[in-house]
Amino acid sequence: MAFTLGPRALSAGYRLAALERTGSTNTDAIEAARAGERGPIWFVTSEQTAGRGRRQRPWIAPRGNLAASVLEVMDVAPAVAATIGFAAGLAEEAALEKVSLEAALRLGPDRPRYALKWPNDVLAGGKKLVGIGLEAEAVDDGLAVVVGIGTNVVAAPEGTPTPAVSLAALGVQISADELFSALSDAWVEFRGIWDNGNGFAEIRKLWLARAAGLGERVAIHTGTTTLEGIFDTIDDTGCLIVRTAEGRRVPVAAGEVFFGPVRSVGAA
Ligand SMILES: O=C(O)CCCC[C@@H]1SC[C@@H]2NC(=O)N[C@@H]21
Repeated sequence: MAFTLGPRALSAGYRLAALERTGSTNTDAIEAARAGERGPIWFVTSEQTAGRGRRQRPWIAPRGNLAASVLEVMDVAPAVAATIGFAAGLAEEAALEKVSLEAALRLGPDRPRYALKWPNDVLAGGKKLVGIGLEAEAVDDGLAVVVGIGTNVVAAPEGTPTPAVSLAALGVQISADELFSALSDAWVEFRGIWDNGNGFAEIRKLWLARAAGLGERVAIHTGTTTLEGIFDTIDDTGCLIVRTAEGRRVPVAAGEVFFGPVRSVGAA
């Protein structure tokens, strides 16, 4: 894969490991951390053969899609590290807006519109365009945090719980390389605002302004139960707050969100 960016093209001391093909960039990043790598460093490929999604699902990404994982060893608690995913969603959305400018002018009212779905997806027209998977592991001198971002650049998988879409299908004809260039710049900005969790209040505000389904009906499948209600907000730890029919405000730390009419748990 021709990732043309060299280390000098990345901002703020970030390095780049550009891989022709790999199993999982998240695995590459975690293994590097175990071997002493401290980051910040990107592991990037446009052909990932054993990608890992959330909830033990595979992440299917044919050649041409972007798989990018950024590793950094930090001095933060795991619960704080978990909120970095919101900064990642914002960075990806900003990168998508940048690379979609030409298509937006060409397509006018039919241009792609992006939104952030709790906890870490980016949607286009209600369909999943980007998945973000966080991993963390304690190392000698801190917590190795890996933010893995998968974008459907040329193709989207079929038969997923949330229907998926690709940039190509939306009329945005760009390469994984071009998207990574925009993403790595935007990451520096939003990672900076997040500031090891100190800036999560600002990230939360920015995220809520772009959130899909805010104030609307949601069903959240947690694996064993389904919680229904109105998507009220996210709290200062990143939990989704659901307002139930009885007026309770229930914080949800993990689960899969479905908008609109309730679906059966089996369909998740
Ligand atoms: O929505 C999800 O389930 C999260 C998907 C995360 C996929 C990305 S692609 C880059 C990185 N490498 C992986 O193996 N997973 C993440």
